[in-house]
Amino acid sequence: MDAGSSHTALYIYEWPAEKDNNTGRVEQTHLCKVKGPGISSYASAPVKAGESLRLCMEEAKQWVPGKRHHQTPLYLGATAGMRLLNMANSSASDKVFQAVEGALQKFPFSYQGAKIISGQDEGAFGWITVNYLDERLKQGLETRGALDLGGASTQISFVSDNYDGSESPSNSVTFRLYGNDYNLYTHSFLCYGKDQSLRMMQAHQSQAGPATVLDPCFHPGYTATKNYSVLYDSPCVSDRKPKDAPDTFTHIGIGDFLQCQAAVKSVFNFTSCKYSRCSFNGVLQPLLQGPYGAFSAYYFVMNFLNLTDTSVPLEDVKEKLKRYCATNWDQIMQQHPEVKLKYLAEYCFSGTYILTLLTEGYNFTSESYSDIKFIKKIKGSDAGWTLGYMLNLTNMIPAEAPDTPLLPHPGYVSVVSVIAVLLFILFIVSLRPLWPRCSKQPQIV
Ligand SMILES: O=c1[nH]cnc2c1ncn2[C@@H]1O[C@H](COP(=O)(O)OP(=O)(O)O)[C@@H](O)[C@H]1O
Ligand SMILES: [Ca+2]
Repeated sequence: MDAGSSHTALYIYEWPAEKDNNTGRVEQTHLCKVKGPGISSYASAPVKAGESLRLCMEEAKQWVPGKRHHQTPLYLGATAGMRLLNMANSSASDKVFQAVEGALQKFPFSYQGAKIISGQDEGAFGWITVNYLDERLKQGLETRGALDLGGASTQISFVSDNYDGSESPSNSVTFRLYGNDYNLYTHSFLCYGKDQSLRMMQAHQSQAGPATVLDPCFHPGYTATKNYSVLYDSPCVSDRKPKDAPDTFTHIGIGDFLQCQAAVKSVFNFTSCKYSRCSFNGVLQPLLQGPYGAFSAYYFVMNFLNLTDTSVPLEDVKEKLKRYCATNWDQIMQQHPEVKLKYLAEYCFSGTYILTLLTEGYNFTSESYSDIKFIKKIKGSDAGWTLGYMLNLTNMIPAEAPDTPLLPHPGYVSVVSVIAVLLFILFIVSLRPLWPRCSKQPQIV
């Protein structure tokens, strides 16, 4: 289970158990989205966090064959929402885990625990998932970098030649998989998921605590009354809370892409870098290299905006987004009556955030932008950290390359059968001296 900051999802994976680990491919057979918000939102009513998972767990009982329930390991990993709750209020986060644990243990699966996974693991396992599903690991091919955008944190992971990891060991993960060594660069930016970065931007815009906030990242005609205490209720912004602010402010959209870009840029710090090169906030980042897969909110947002085609020049992408942001809010709502208003109101911001993060933050250029592929699934399985996490915990990826059989399985069976038949014939022939002699001997006259 992926307990994200905005929601929890249960993934069911299946693989042929009888076959050797190395030949059976793992596939996602089912996804259940838990109703309601992420578990970190239940800090003041932890029992409800456990209850919220029940329906999906019942569904899992239907999907996994009854005789396999007890053998099926169940893991829950929580990401940045719980990292933030744990920072703000560790006893509340413990209570949420107790409730989740209590709920999950009531089911007949082999419960293996619920925990917060580190940002490094989140990045590294996302990278493993993408490259496992592409079959790049087994074949020792060039790997694909992984870009994951969540609500509360975002991850970048890739292999870069000339990167040895010694400059910043916390950004380095090494693996030996199928006989190949990988030295992976990975970083997770806490607070730089799209929901928390929106808060940081709005906190920046409203530092003096005004009664109205004019927001270039929201459509013209958009107005809403928002609460200062809700906006600042997160460790990502809590230290910036204005002292004499009123309780609420009126949030007014003006839909100006260029100003929005400038406002988004204000959440990144480019001033200092003690390494050979940095992305932002003084974090090491080696030279970008190879193709990338961008998933999770990268995909949701760019897919909604019809901007997943990265062969379109970056300047044209920005031009399209500029027009979208300038579109009146009424018109946007009319065009997309089926989309949740919260998502709909934020796509202009989210698209701008994604382009700014990729180009200003990670240093993708007009050329290297086309190395990015926005993806949701690979061969039927969702791109995300869960598959890699599960493969690791169940030791599904061997460190060494499997002994390659000289013949594929059917060929092997045929050869063994032919040899068996020949041996049998040889055996019969060897018994010939014992065969009964013919009674009628030719007469010698
Ligand atoms: O259909 C969608 N449209 C836009 N955004 C979406 C959609 N579905 C999920 N998201 C967003 O994707 C992000 C998923 O983040 P997640 O809950 O995994 O947080 P985390 O990885 O930071 O813990 C959230 O910002 C959520 O709002
Ligand atoms: Ca996530």
